[in-house]
Amino acid sequence: EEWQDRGAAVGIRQEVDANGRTVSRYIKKGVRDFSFGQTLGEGSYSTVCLGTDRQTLNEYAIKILDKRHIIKEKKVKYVNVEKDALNRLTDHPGIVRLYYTFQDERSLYFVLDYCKGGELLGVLKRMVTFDEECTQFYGAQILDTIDYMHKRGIIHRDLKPENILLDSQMHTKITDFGTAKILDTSKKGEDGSGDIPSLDSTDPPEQERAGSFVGTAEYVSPELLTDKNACKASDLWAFGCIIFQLLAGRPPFKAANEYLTFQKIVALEYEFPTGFPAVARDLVERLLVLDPARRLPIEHIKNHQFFDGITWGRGLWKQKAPRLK
Ligand SMILES: Nc1ncnc2c1ncn2[C@@H]1O[C@H](COP(=O)(O)OP(=O)(O)OP(=O)(O)O)[C@@H](O)[C@H]1O
Ligand SMILES: O=C(O)[C@@H]1CCC(=O)N(CCc2ccc(Cl)cc2)[C@H]1c1ccccc1Cl
Repeated sequence: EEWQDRGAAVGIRQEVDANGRTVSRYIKKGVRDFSFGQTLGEGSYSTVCLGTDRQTLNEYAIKILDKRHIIKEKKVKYVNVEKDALNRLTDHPGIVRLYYTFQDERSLYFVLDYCKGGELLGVLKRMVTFDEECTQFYGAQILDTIDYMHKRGIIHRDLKPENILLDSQMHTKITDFGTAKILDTSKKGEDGSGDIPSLDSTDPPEQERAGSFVGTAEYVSPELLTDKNACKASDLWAFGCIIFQLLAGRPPFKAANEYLTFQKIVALEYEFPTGFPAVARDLVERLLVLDPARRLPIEHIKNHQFFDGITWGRGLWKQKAPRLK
């Protein structure tokens, strides 16, 4: 009864157990359990503040969404997708962890890992370009995380340096799952791939629009522009763009406006700067392939010469991040 006095909603932490069953951990957390600090940033529908748990003094990033604004902008579906996707991705160091959600009359709250290092984009802008060692390390962490996401039936659909945050150890944490596609793992594709996103009949009409969601122009895959469907390989196209951008200091497809950028993508019109390392070039050329079925699959990417020397798995996350130079 006491927690009702605090007006705190029950914070539900959902985890998917080994059998894929969602188990709910009821933890009574509410607004009053945190002291709110500086604003870390603003999104189109959200404000992210630093929050300190009053009991444990743990620091979190708390994403606050205004209900009226979400409803007005018809983004309720995205809020649920972000929560559901994060609740399925609770067991990997490369994903921003969702600890609690709660609400009050005006807002929804997502209590997330606080990523002190900010966005990978910010670090890249300050460095202009990454050297091969740093690109290999960050590329490996991002790929390891994409592998985990895909195995849990989640396609991110908007991977880009802004959505790759860095923690206090300068390790990556991927965020922004509101536009993700959650595959219905019960309806496996005939080859068991199960990577045909399903719009089940109960989806509200806006799901159609959400289904036709297009990511950020520079990283959008050609299949999303031509036949509107994203698949797991769409995230690997974006991964190819990110590897290119870390080494070149610019994304491969960038034009004066979105339409011209899309034209370059579907025409596969991009150039490597002089001096772009040959091994990295070979990897990028096997990822920036128009036909998603012909893009290098994750296991082959891991074995590519560019990642020679990388120890895949949990060891990758215990290593010290290379000094950025
Ligand atoms: N877990 C986090 N730790 C630290 N900073 C964060 C965290 N999550 C978000 N931020 C910062 O807060 C800002 C807003 O993030 P948020 O995810 O709410 O919106 P966005 O996705 O950046 O914007 P939009 O919704 O328009 O795409 C971003 O600039 C981001 O760098
Ligand atoms: O799914 C859940 O975890 C609960 C279930 C109970 C509940 O009322 N909500 C909020 C539903 C909701 C979503 C969007 C808006 Cl704009 C308003 C309410 C959900 C919720 C609570 C806090 C934070 C996010 C969400 Cl989706």
